[in-house]
Amino acid sequence: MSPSPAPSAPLVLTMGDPAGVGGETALMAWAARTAGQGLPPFVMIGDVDWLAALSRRLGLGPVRAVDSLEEGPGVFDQALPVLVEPLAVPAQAGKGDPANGRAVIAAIERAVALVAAGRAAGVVTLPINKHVLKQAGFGHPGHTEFLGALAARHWPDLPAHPVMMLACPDLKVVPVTVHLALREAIDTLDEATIVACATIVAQALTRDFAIAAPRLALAGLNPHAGESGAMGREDITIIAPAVARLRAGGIDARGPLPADTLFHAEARAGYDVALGMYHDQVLIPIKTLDFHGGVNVTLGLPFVRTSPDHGTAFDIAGRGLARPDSLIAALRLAAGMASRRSAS
Ligand SMILES: NC(=O)C1=CN([C@@H]2O[C@H](COP(=O)(O)OP(=O)(O)OC[C@H]3O[C@@H](n4cnc5c(N)ncnc54)[C@H](O)[C@@H]3O)[C@@H](O)[C@H]2O)C=CC1
Ligand SMILES: NCC(=O)COP(=O)(O)O
Repeated sequence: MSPSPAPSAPLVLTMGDPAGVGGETALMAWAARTAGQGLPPFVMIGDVDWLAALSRRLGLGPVRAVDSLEEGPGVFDQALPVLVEPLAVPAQAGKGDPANGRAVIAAIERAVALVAAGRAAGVVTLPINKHVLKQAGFGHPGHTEFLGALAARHWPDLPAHPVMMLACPDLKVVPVTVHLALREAIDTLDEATIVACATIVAQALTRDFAIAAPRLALAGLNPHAGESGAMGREDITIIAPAVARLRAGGIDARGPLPADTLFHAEARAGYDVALGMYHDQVLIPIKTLDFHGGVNVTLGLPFVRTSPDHGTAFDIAGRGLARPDSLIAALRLAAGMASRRSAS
């Protein structure tokens, strides 16, 4: 096990794709730290020259290089503290460059090493561009899977089963399969995968969200949850047995429920989290309901990780148009989860 972070340990924020909106949202979030946002101190890992130039151009606040994470909280009042991870080539807003992939990945690796050493309270990641990183040779489809691999590296004795959850004040959702082509997601789906995912979700809602007996709603895979087998049999052969196993294990799970009627207000009142069988089944409802308030949280890791729910937004990057709300919510949630864990 790694040491518990000191109560004063800052959050560490990874740079994400420097061609995306991550940098400007970080600067805006830092600027909002005194505006009643109750933001915890955070230290960014990134290229200080890139951030300083971006900040000057958009009229945002100062940035300052720090030599260690521990210097960060002392600097945070005056400037955005930055642990330097140099870019290979200058970042061009809106134009991702695989040449910077190594630095983007290194920032994530360093953040996890800091949290594993007990020096950071949690990891908050800015968006990466999956296509650009794939071109750079990155072997993982997204953070979620990469963080699972890094957890296994730093905590070899602990099981790491990363589970993606997106949360906003009115809804929490989990895709059982994550970054897979739809055809592959359906082929991959089985009872054991659903049970393992839902068990982690139930434990995490109790540990991190103070929900003593979480109510899980599991969406069916097919239209109308298969309409008793008339529109596909996976709901009968895979999802219903998984729900039965979860219930036998003491988890308050229901389903398979038709996905099309799972997200209106009255339906949402009946559960604490909705599990969908594939990415878009549950990410579309939450991003439609609250794009700017949504936070991506990875459950099932031995450390806290959150992220804004949005991506690199190359179409608006570098113009000061991006809203920092989701990042601010991610920073707040990470700090809350970290202090709850250190108190328990
Ligand atoms: N955690 C992560 O690293 C994530 C990375 N991505 C990646 O980002 C890339 C682009 O993904 P897209 O599907 O285009 O989604 P996106 O979230 O980047 O953009 C979708 C739309 O929302 C707008 N938008 C996004 N963030 C905004 C903000 N903070 N304020 C105002 N408007 C905002 C964009 O301008 C665009 O019109 C992809 O490579 C994707 O894989 C997507 C989601 C999360
Ligand atoms: N659509 C959410 C998303 O792609 C985020 O993925 P990750 O990089 O946090 O694994």
